Amino acid sequence: MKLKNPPVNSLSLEMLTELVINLEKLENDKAVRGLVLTSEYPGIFSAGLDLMEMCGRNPAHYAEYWKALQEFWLKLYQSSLVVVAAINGASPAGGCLMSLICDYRILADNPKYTIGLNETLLGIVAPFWFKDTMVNTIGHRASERALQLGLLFPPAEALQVGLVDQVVPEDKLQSTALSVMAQWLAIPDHARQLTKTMMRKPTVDHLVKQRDADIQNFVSFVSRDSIQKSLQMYLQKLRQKKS
Ligand SMILES: CC/C=C\C/C=C\CCC/C=C/CC(=O)SCCNC(=O)CCNC(=O)[C@H](O)C(C)(C)COP(=O)(O)OP(=O)(O)OC[C@H]1O[C@@H](n2cnc3c(N)ncnc32)[C@H](O)[C@@H]1OP(=O)(O)O
Repeated sequence: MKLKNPPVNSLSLEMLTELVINLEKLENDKAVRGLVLTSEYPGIFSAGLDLMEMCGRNPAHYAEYWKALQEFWLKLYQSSLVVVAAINGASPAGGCLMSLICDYRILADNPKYTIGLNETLLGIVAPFWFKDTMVNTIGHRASERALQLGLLFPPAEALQVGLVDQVVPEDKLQSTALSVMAQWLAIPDHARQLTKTMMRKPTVDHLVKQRDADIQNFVSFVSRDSIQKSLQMYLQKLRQKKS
């Protein structure tokens, strides 16, 4: 599956909705057992949540957007398919989250392709289920440091901390993803799927129990004037980068 939402594959409401629909289609297709997730645009895997969905909108929109993000996370994190992320570009914040909920991560070796949950750099806080997903991958201490500092890891460091499973030359990314997929598909589906469910259930239950409260938290947090100002300033900085 190639992510295709120009210019930076931000996770807009529309993109999240389409991703969920496409995942459902693939899961319902008995001929499909695995999925390689990559970007149509080498250089950018995903810029994460769409900042335009979080700026200057009304509370009902924020709630709808957050619910769609939760839905996407729940769908992909619990997917019965083997999901391999072939990360062919920068992967900050929600882009990193999307990779973390796959089963295996391969990052192309390019110093510009950084990955991490950098929310604090924007003056915002990674929600508990982003944090849980990261802790499940790299452990508590490394997550605490990465989250507080909003670290974006270049490939060698991402590998060292365990944020990705493999770093390969850019021209070997797709072939490596396919051989990893073959290895995972050699395991009987039912045993692998039940194991995945068992490993991920506590984290899923944590969000499911708090879903409505989490939406309310997001809406009140993002509606604050101070947060709106931070986000606007961040967007402006991104735009000014060009000039
Ligand atoms: C108590 C707490 C309770 C609840 C918590 C509540 C709320 C917290 C929610 C927190 C969750 C946040 C997760 C996120 O994902 S936030 C988004 C974070 N993303 C980023 O920081 C990435 C920003 N982008 C970049 O760093 C670069 O764009 C990138 C490296 C991806 C690509 O660089 P490049 O130089 O190739 O492109 P740019 O010129 O920078 O960008 C091109 C245009 O795209 C626009 N852009 C970039 N990123 C985004 C985005 N995430 N959303 C929307 N638009 C984006 C950028 O502004 C440029 O636009 P134009 O200038 O062309 O108009």
